[in-house]
Amino acid sequence: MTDYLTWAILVITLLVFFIYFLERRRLQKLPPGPLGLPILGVLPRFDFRDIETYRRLRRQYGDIYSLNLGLQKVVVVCGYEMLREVFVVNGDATSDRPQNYLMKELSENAERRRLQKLPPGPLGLPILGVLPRFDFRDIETYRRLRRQYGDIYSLNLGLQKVVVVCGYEMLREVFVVNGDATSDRPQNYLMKELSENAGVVATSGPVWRELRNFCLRTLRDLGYNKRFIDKCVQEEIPYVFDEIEHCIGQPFDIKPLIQMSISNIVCSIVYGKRYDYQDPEFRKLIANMSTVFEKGSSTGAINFFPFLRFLPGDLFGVKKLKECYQVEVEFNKQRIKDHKTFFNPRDPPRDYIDSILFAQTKTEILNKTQVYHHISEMFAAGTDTTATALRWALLYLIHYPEVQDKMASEIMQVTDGARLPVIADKVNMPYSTAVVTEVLRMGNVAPLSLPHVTSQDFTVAGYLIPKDTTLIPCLSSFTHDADMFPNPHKFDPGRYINSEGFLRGREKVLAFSLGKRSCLGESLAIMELFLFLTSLVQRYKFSMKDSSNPPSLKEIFGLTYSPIPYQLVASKRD
Ligand code: HEM
Repeated sequence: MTDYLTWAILVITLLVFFIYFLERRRLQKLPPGPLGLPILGVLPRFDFRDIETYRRLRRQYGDIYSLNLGLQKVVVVCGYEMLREVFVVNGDATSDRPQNYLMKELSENAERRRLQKLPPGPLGLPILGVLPRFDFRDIETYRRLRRQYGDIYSLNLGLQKVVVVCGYEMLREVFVVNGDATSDRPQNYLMKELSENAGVVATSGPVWRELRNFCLRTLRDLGYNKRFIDKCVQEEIPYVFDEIEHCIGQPFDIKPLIQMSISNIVCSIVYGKRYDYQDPEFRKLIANMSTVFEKGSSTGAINFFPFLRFLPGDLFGVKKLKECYQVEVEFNKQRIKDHKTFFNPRDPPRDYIDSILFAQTKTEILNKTQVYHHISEMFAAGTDTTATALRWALLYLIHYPEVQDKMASEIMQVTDGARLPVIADKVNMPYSTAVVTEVLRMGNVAPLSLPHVTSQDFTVAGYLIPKDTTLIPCLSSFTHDADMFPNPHKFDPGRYINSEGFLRGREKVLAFSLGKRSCLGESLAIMELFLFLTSLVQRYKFSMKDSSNPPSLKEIFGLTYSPIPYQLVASKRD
């Protein structure tokens, strides 16, 4: 209880400072206006029901002036020219109606009635909500709350309404059936700080739709299909073998090698080239990106209480994350500059950046900020997620050597050991395909996907979920659902294989989320995982450094769910 009290006092103090700072900043940039008291503003100074007040203030401050009224920004616009400038010329930005209290109370969607209809959930403290009660970086918390409150439950986190969605049926109902209302992205603090709310991941509405369509269309038009990925991986894998050859028989951490080799596939697509594993700039880039994924969090306290950033030091690691992400953005700025030197719009695009440069001549959406962040997100999302899944794969394979042996014999049977596997082999390698699926299920790289936000009210299971509610798709509730996957904590690729040795056709594990916002790199990631894993297992047998002290299967839960660094031993297959 004392803990809660200390927290509450701390937060209230910070809140007051926060409001004060906000107030100062806002007054510096807004049109001039009369000064007011903290919180109450100018309300006690003037009679705002007398029109003469507005005339007097206009005479004093001009055609546009600010009023500090409570916690709201209010700007009064007077005179024909200024009214026209604000409401006609800038009509796109100025035509929304504020949700003021009286309007809200009178409307059918009164907040009180809404809240009565939200899904159930645990009780929390004022302001802090349930944050001090649970560890939201532990996936078990979400599972426990699901057992207690069902497939859809509310969390009161700071001043935000948050609803967690679990189980296949409910996930489908919310994100597919009601996809029109549930496909926006919340403007959470961390995302804003890192990506300035630009790029496919962070945007919503028409900008997001256009960016996402551009991305999908461009990947298709550039021909990034099965044959391209086969070729790319076949070119990359000899470099990976070279590195492993130096470590045969000795324990080593394969993480950097996996990250760089997977990254090179994205680099070939985006920059039109691969990077040398010894390239210091490339190594720095990968290391910084890895920090962002391990230390970042979409459900961390800083997202719900952004004013905590005013605490001294870097308690929530935001400065560090920004520094790391900035390394990536700067790298991409340079790549775009390099491309511009040789870009010729009459030539066919050499890679993704060329396609962007070409598209920039046709659409305003691809402005500088969007482009830097979009390229950066493609690089990051396309590298870290897939590399993390591959690290889980090798970790499970050294824990389950019988699975590895079965996979190896299937690969030998199909390729004769004479050539590297290709995507077309998938149909003849049901067991290896099942291993990839089981890795995606057990590794569960994005157990809470990314948060969504409702763009309008909608009803589900008898609850009314209001506009601006943050939604957390709890994918792990499906990947570890005992009804769907008996003995869900066991790594068992055999669960997808029928008695004739074929895939059952029920291999969807929702690792890439679902609905309009689902991962746009899904098929690329699955192809990469299949090719890298089968090529590695074809050539090497992987084992533990010390079987009496096996590496942990526990995770680091940041932006992704990744294995704790481990060492393995590679030996050549005969
Ligand atoms: C094993 C690998 C991967 C996993 C598990 C994964 C998972 C996910 C998940 C769960 C989301 C969030 C979907 C949602 O908002 O509900 C997502 C979004 C996204 N992913 Fe992936 N991903 C992987 C690989 C990739 C690759 C290779 C790329 C790029 C080439 C990529 C690009 C993206 C992008 C751009 C989004 C944002 C989509 C949007 O907001 O519309 N991902 N991914």
